[in-house]
Amino acid sequence: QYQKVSRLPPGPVSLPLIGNLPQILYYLWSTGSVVSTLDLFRKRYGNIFTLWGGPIPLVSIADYETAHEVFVKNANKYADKTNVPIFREMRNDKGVASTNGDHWQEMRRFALQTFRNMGVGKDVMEQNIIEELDARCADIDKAATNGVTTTQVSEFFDLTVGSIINSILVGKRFDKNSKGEFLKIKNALDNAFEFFTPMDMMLPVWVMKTFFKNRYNSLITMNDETTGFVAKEAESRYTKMKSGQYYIDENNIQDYTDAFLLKIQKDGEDKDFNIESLKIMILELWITGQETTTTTLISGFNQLLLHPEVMEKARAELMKITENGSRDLSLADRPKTLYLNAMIAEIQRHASILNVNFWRINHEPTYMGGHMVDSGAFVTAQLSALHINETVFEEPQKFDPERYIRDESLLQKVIPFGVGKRACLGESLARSELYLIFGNLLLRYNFKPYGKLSTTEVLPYSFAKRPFKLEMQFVKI
Ligand code: HEM
Repeated sequence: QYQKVSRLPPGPVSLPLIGNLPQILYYLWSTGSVVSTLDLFRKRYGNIFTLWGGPIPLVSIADYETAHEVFVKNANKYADKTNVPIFREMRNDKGVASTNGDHWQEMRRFALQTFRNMGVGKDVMEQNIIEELDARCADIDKAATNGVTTTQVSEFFDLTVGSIINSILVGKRFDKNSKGEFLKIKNALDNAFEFFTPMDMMLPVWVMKTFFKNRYNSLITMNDETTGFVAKEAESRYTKMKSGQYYIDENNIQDYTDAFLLKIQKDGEDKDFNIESLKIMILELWITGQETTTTTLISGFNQLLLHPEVMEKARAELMKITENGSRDLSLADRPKTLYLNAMIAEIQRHASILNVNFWRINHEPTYMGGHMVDSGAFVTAQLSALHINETVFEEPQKFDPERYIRDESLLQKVIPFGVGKRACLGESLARSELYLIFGNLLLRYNFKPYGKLSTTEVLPYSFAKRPFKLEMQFVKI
């Protein structure tokens, strides 16, 4: 054991059976958050360090070069995620986010291909995003008094992002008739996530069922209710298809559900393509696509309100490029908007949605950062710690988009979507949304704070950051 430990990247002394649990709990308590605990271990033991989660070594990587060496150069060895018992139970080993092997590969390939066919990252999707934004802005303008509307932005962005992903998945946006039900489900989801911690991801299901029954029940209820809501349309089309009332024309695929059902219509159901997989895929794409993007937008506007000079500078650039706002900002403008690109990178670096990234399991011994890590170790790039590594980002707590103008190479070291085979499946969609929403909102409105702004981390002990409440004034330009 001693030899095994001494070969691994350094870390605090671990105890038999419980590993580093006492130190982890102590530092969580004394530093006040998951991210500052990871940062403390990185400063003490280096950019790659080991913490023992009981008998399993957990290797965390907190710099871009090593993350690249491990997850891109050795990509095949790190394609598998470790088993998260509660996800496995809820998703019945289906879907893309927590599965491995053939099923994961089939689901991921199919989703990426369908997104590409639907024009994600291209003009078609750009038009959909702008149309959704137009509809939301019309609501804002309708509610304005003397050109000013005060609103809770979590609802504004939830509806914008929720409608975009829902249109892609089941061809429906949330209008005034359906928005009530959407916001209710969204609220339940927010509440369930709020108490979900990295610890819940490690506990065996029987332990949760026995000792944390309420937590377990809440998570299962949230999962079932959300699936029922988001997959309702898919289930109805499937039932009609089975009874011959619904036929999918392969030359007219409107959404992900039709693409999936077409595969079933042509080849029949198999272990990968069946109604259960479809429902779970819709749920997973809905949750992953909704929460992350909304949180980034809210966190971004919070930063812009704290730093109005950044907002002004970005707007000046956008006005110039769009001839004083006479047209919408388009994805084709990206190479020209150096400041906006830098602003979004800095927003994403600060937002760092996952406090703790998902663990991968290595099936073969690998050298990383000069250390030999045996097979069976859990390894991940801790994006939250990597983004505040002061050896890469000087004064990391500072919100400073100019850092990317001074040193362009820093842009590639901001990796909010992860790297390697399990990197974010929705990266292209999310990048388009962030660019078009930040850019076009800055062209249409000036923004002012209303009430308190957040300067500290929200939900510091959860595994991911969450959308938080932010009241803001939209002032028509
Ligand atoms: C700003 C928005 C987003 C951020 C910051 C983000 C970030 C991430 C991160 C960090 C991961 C894990 C990477 C890793 O394991 O190393 C991930 C995985 C994933 N994301 Fe995103 N994401 C965003 C938007 C989206 C969208 C819009 C979708 C889908 C429509 C999506 C779908 C997924 C899926 C399905 C996975 C799991 C992929 C797999 O395991 O193969 N994400 N995302």
